[in-house]
Parts: sequence; structure tokens; C-alpha cells
Amino acid sequence: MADRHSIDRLWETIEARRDADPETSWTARLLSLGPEKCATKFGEEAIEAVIEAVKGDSEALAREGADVLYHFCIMLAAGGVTLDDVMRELDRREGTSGLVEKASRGG
Ligand SMILES: N=c1c2ncn([C@@H]3O[C@H](COP(=O)(O)OP(=O)(O)OP(=O)(O)O)[C@@H](O)[C@H]3O)c2ncn1[C@@H]1O[C@H](COP(=O)(O)O)[C@@H](O)[C@H]1O
Repeated sequence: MADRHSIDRLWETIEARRDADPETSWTARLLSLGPEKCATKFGEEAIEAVIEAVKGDSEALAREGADVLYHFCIMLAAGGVTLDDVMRELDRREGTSGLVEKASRGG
């Protein structure tokens, strides 16, 4: 099983690559393109994962899922949002059913 904290290490790597040479780092190259391009790239990767999910190819979905998580972190980093910000929001929601939350909004 993957280390629970591998996404934390990935985030640290992304932050460390922020000012790296775009010729030698894909991360630095993506971030140098700006928030819009990074968000577009995330959307493309998400669609590739959707395609594998619909096809029912679980190995391909796991690979595309990794691409999605990496490019999600890139989009956050480009937009000035940290992984901790997202985790704090998840923590805040922990224990509240989506059904209860939706009902509280009249849904
Ligand atoms: N997790 C990743 C990771 N996941 C995906 N990718 C790259 O994201 C790129 C996606 O580009 P493309 O859209 O061209 O590829 P594609 O999705 O296959 O699309 P098509 O070829 O079908 O068009 C590929 O080059 C992948 O290698 C990643 N690049 C880097 N990382 C992590 O980031 C670290 C730092 O990488 P560098 O910044 O490159 O040093 C690495 O050590 C990894 O831990």
C-alpha cells in the first residue's frame, strides 16, 4: 500500500521546484505558464481519468488518477492555495454526511 503521506512529499517537491529551470523540471515548466494553463491542464487530466473510469480499465484509472492528483496540486500551487488549505477544509467537513449538508442548504 502507498505511504499515506506520499501526497505531502509530492507537495513539498512541487514547492521546491517552483523556481527550478523549466528546461529540466516539468513542474517548473507548468507553473511558469500561469494559473489558467495549469487549470486547463488539470481539466484535461481529469477528463482522461473520466474516460478510463467509463471504460472500466482500473489499472489505467489508477495511472490517470495519479496524473490528476499531481496536476491538482500544480493547479493549487499556481493559484496560491496550499494542500494544507484543502486538507483543513476536508477536516472541517469530517463527520458531516453530504446528505445532511445538502439538506441544510434546502437541497
Ligand atoms: N507526479 C508527477 C507527475 N505525474 C505526471 N507528470 C508528468 O505530466 C506530464 C503530462 O504531460 P502530457 O500531457 O504531455 O502527457 P499525457 O497526459 O500522457 O498526455 P498525452 O501524451 O496523451 O498528450 C508528463 O510529462 C508526466 O511525466 C508528472 N511529473 C512529475 N511528477 C512528480 O514531480 C516530481 C518533480 O518533477 P519535475 O518537476 O519534472 O522535476 C517528480 O519527481 C514526480 O514526483
